[in-house]
Amino acid sequence: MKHKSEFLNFIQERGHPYQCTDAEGLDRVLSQNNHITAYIGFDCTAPSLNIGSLIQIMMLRHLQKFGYKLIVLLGGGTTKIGDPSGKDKARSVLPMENINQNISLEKVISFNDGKTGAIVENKADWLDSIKYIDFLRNVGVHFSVNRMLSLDSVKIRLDREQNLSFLEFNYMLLQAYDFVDLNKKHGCRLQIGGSDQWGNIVNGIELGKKFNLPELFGLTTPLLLNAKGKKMGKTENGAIWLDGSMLKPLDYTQYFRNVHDQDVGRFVRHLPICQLMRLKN
Ligand SMILES: N[C@@H](Cc1ccc(O)cc1)C(=O)O
Repeated sequence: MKHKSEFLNFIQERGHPYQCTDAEGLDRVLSQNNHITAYIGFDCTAPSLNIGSLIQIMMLRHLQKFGYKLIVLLGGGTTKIGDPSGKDKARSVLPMENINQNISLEKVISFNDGKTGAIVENKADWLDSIKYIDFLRNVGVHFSVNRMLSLDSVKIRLDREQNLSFLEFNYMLLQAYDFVDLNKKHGCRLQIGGSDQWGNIVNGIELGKKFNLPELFGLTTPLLLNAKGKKMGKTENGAIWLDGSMLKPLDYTQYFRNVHDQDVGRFVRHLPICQLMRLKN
């Protein structure tokens, strides 16, 4: 389908979009309104992002090149909870010292080209000062546990009879509230994320409706799997980090040189060669 918005046509040619909450509506907004602000959130679970986040980062970069505004949210608060999405087993709670160190993640995603700098938000502040009862009354009241139980992030654990702590169960409310908050503060209308973020993003959009915000949109990118169906970026030697101090540049390029022939076409389409270079190094 040909869109009115050049941005959507551009990312579609590269096969970037996986799901969109309302493609027609987003097309309309993007083609009419050049000031749309989009955001992507990263949890600070490690000192660097890995190539699993590369398509989303590239989407942001494309948005920026098309003149839209970006917010990169470092989920200082959400990291303290831990996103169960796509995780089939409970993870241990990350110590605060690690989270604080990881927040310097900023160094990996610097989009400042002097003209359209991204806003980098660290949301630890609002989540830290949140009052439990107020939050339950204002936000929790809009969430149906029945529906929450049907979402993939929860179902995957229940189906496998794996523990899902009440801490993790709350995660989706916090990410949903982030979207609402970013709309109120910065007029943000679009959230981008990996395909495993669909439930969290849709929750934010639904919450926006309860707060009578203008329509919010979500756009997810596909998870890059190799021909064997394994997640890209996981090797026997560990993750493929984007930060050059965590993985030598040579090892990074070798990883791409060594991908299986069957994967090359898809990877080149998703990750044009010039983009394979690290964003900042
Ligand atoms: N849940 C996202 C990170 C995120 C955090 C806060 C947000 O508001 C949005 C996204 C992830 O794990 O990838």
